[in-house]
Amino acid sequence: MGRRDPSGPEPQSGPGPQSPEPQSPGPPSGDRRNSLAETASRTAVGSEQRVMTSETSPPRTPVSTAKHRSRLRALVRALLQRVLFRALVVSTISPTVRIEPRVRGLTEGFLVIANHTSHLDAPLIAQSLPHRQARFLSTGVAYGYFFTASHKRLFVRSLFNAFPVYREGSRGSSEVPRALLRAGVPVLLFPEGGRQQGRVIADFKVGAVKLAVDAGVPIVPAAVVGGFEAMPKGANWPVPGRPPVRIVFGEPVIPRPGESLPALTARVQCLVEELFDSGADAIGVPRLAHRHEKLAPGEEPRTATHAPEPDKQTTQHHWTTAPSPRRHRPRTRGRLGESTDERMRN
Ligand SMILES: CCCCCCCCCCCCCCCC(=O)OC[C@@H](O)COP(=O)(O)O
Repeated sequence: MGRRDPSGPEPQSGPGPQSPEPQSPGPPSGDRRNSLAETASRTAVGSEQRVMTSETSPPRTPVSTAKHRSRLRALVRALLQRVLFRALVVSTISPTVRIEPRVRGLTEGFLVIANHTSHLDAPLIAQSLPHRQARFLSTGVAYGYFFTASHKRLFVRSLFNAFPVYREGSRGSSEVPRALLRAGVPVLLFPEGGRQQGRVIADFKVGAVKLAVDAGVPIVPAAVVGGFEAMPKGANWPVPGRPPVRIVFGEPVIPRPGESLPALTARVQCLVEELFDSGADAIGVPRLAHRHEKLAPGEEPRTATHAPEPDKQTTQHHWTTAPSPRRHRPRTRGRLGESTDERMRN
């Protein structure tokens, strides 16, 4: 797929987020690419390998992750994304966050996979992750939508460390995220291929999961709940009333022995759906209209109707202290001040 090895030598604008870029083919170290991931990768022959499918053919330029790993850019991005843009976000919506503890322990590359209903999703996910995990987070963004106009391209690159995704299926789509993950850079992808309109989650494409498996990095399932109600496709601004939006990060996932890409993709989708419904319960909005039952033979069926309620080891926080309108703030578990809550720490 690659024109050259994406992990090969390239200009260094800074030492990567966790470790230097490897100078030889393959992942940074053998122990980071776990054998289960290799097994899952090998079982994926013939399966769909696209992340989002292209508006146009990608420009054929050499893969470089240097800008994505730049510490200077990360500093500027943190100011833009977590200070300025966050102020805008919390003035228009009421976000709350739940993060499973092991997410905070991630020190190498990982892949966040989330549902997608709104342009709020990417900024909310980036702003909700702890700074350590969000610092170099790089988001896959639709080329035809955000990369063809220079001002949009500058915007998504500056705020989201974005790389283009070609949704019509291009051989070039996977090269950058694969190189990023192998360099230890966290990546955010929306494997549905576009925003959904309603309380639904479309079938995840396996390409995103394949990237994580190939790179030997964990997958962090995530759900953004309330995004559709707050700012659906077609809207350029959130609806009035600071509607609630909840961002939920689940425990990191790695492939099981012998697990195929479709099976792992289905498992991740089920996890995202469970997170969605648990988040919906938490903020008092409807659950998904329907859920997928795509577990492959031999996979463990779900035993719960939704993800477990937050416990004392789960980190929660509200972004703001300012009260928002009552009509959009039903009383929920885990409010600020309870043992499971805390303010956002950076
Ligand atoms: C508080 C007010 C915030 C106002 C606007 C925020 C705009 C942030 C834009 C960030 C966009 C990042 C998108 C990442 C994923 C992506 O590129 O998904 C594709 C869709 O999106 C567009 O395709 P479609 O849903 O098919 O129309």
